[in-house]
Amino acid sequence: MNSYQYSNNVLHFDGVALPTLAQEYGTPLYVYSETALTTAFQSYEQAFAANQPLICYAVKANGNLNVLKHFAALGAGFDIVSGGELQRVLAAGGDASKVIFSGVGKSIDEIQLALQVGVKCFNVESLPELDRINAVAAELGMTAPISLRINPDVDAQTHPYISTGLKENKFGIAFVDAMGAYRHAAALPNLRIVGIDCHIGSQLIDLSPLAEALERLLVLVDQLAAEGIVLQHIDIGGGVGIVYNDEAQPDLQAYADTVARLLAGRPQHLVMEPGRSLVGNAGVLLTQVEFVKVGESKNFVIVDAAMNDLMRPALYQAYHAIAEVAPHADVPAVLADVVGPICETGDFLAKDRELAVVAGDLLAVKSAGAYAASMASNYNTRTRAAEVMVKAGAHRLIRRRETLSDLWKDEIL
Ligand SMILES: Cc1ncc(COP(=O)(O)O)c(C=O)c1O
Ligand SMILES: N[C@@H](CCCC[NH3+])C(=O)O
Repeated sequence: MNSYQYSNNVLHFDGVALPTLAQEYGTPLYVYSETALTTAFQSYEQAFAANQPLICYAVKANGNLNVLKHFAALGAGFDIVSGGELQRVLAAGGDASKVIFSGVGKSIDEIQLALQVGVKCFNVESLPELDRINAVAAELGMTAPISLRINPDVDAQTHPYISTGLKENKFGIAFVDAMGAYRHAAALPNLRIVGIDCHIGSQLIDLSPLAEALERLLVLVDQLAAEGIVLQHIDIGGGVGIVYNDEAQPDLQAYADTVARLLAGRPQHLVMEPGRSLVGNAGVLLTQVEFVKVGESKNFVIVDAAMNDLMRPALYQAYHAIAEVAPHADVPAVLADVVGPICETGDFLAKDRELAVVAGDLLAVKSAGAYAASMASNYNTRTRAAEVMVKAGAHRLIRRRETLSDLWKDEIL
């Protein structure tokens, strides 16, 4: 779905003129399209219709309560990685029984909370974690539903910082140790084995490593069945990559067909944990040009958004497309880096872009629905930007801009 449209030379997002939002709420500003959220969720439902999966939206991609509430209303479950994310899901009206709890370092408090509210399962990433969950469950007089996250040692061919399924990554239980770990779990009285899980990385464009990882999981599923451990679900991990620039659009239907073929005839229910592809291209970061600075060897478009609002370029050298909101016919284009006001050389949103802008112009940094607001910080004592939801020409504020007093209210003078 293309949510962008120029009308009267002004960029509209899901039918809303972006300058209207800048005027009403200020910049920087995250803007999300509810229509695009719905479309992305439904494209998973449609592609995987044969398997009727539980789609557990990965909260880390964008945890705004309104985004969570919207996905909950569409029938989503949630993939969480902290007690905080669990509380968010509950605050948004999400159903705990559709929550899976991932992450390598679950604390005792987090496990207690998850058990008390009745999550669907813990995706366990190590033997000591199995022991901890068993002990916490025993103390509460409960049985914890668990699934083991297997590290299949498959190269996801993505940025090394967002690859998770290689031997050298901290995630999951090594494939060779998996059967031993399941036997260990089966012997613990306060655990109930319900599933298997893997997640090999994020922003995958070539989907063949996902199929390879699933094939490896199925070997284990069969070995477990032979030992009398029959799993209820198979969790295939995160979603497909999105188009930021000139990547080929990953073929979701082809991936779904492969999954359906591999799972055919098996009794297990399909679970998945997509994040980025449900929200990434449903969001933009709207920012205003402060100055155009002509440097000795480089030009800089200095904007009011910075790496604290969108960390991906600084952290992964990630590319985000940038559009002029109201293009000028009479301003010459310059080749420039788009940078923020933060005191770091790494504070850039884009490198070497052709832009025809003057101070006061608005720019829309695209693909900012995922891992943007959720990774924001207060570095340089910058307040977190507001968030707005748009839908078919209407808009509503879903998070106020943080105030300075919010920033130091917990500091003790
Ligand atoms: C365990 C787990 N599940 C789900 C996701 C979401 O992945 P994506 O945003 O690529 O769909 C991640 C992030 O990589 C993850 O680590
Ligand atoms: N934050 C990353 C994705 C992290 C995936 C979590 N395991 C990004 O922006 O691409």
